[in-house]
Amino acid sequence: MKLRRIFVFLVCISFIFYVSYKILEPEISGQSLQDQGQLELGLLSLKHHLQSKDLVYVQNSSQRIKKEDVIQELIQKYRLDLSYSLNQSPWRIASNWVTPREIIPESAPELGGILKALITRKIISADIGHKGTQLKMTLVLEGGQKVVFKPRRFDRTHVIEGNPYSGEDRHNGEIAAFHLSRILELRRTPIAVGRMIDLTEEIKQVARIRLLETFFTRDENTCFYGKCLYCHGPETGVCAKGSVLEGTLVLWLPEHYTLKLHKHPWARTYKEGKAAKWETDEDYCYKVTQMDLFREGSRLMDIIDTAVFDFLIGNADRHHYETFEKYNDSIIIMLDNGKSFGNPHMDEISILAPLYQCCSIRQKTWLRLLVLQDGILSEVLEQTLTLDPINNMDPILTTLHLQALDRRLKIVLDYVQQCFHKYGSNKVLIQNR
Ligand SMILES: Nc1ncnc2c1ncn2[C@@H]1O[C@H](COP(=O)(O)OP(=O)(O)OP(=O)(O)O)[C@@H](O)[C@H]1O
Ligand SMILES: [Mn+2]
Repeated sequence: MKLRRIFVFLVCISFIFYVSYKILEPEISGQSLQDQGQLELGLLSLKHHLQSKDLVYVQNSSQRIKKEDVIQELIQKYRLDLSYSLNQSPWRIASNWVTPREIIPESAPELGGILKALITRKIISADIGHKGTQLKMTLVLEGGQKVVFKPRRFDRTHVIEGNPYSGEDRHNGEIAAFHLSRILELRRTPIAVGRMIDLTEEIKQVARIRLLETFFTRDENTCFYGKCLYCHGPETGVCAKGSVLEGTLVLWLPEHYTLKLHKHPWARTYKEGKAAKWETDEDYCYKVTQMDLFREGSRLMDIIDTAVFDFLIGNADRHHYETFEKYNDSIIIMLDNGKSFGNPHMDEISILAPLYQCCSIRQKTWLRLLVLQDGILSEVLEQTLTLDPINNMDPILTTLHLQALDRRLKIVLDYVQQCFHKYGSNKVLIQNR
């Protein structure tokens, strides 16, 4: 009888402790986040990640981690080995990599070999681009792999003025976006790499008539204007230097993964003077969360990840998004990043609306951003890009664009911090979606 009373007493005490902890938890965790210093927390989370099976981390968690070590560790992780030899078809490896939640796996040493194949394999057919407003070609490489070719339209230093979705595609942006998505550990962007193509030798020989018809010559340079919504003739065409044109190849996703198109809940109206609902409604995010697609599951968190990604690259043009049709838990495929890195002087804050209106972010994404702050992101991305074949002719991102990335990353973290102040970090950081 006495034992039973002690037992009941202990249960009551534990319950009281548990309830008080739950009530105080937002304050406790909010406090510690600020106190620890964000950079250190980020670096620690990286160390934790890198040594997740290693108890050393737990014992040494108070020791300072050097920024330079983190940079080196990350550069090592994302380095590409173009001479990596593959023991099966590069196209099969890449196709087998795709799952409903990622396009390439976390550890992908074969990526270098796949990029090498993209750069060197013979082009066996060339056609006008698939759908869309922008000039591009669809190519098939030896071994039957379909790829998109997005041509170079601007010098790297060209600044796109006007509204945040202006201008033709930036092919270099596709490459930078692909590697950024790796470094952010999102891996939702199709594989992309730069390639110099001789239009006369490699394209005209194998082009379908409807593409060939759009070729012309200007100042002794070979040019073409293709077919697309904004392709109107030679005035909208693109010219090679002589016959060699720089561009980006984007690997086509496996055909059995059919894509489904969705309207983006934070789409712009694209009409001067006409605001979208999300621009005027304070409760917009709440309304989105009441919709079946966003109430539970990964979709809303994927929208927020994508908003962070798009803000970093300066892409304000994600009016629609695509998912893998057969999978309810599909990622939002970060497809079509051509409208990026247009203006390094401008930070288009409205791209972050899903983040600051919902005041939520995946904890995993946030930890990753912490690791990359304080100049680490630009340094790791710059180093990773040096392995792309078109980088040595002209760096894929200018210093101004690299600086813009670090500046924007800080802005994202500031918004998250403001949300912590309002709601407490445990409400803002989402772990299981
Ligand atoms: N790598 C790929 N794998 C599979 N499908 C793709 C790939 N790239 C593009 N597509 C398909 O082709 C469509 C058009 O491509 P993309 O969006 O790059 O062209 P765009 O001219 O920039 O289009 P928009 O003008 O709508 O922005 C995409 O919506 C997608 O359905
Ligand atoms: Mn586009």
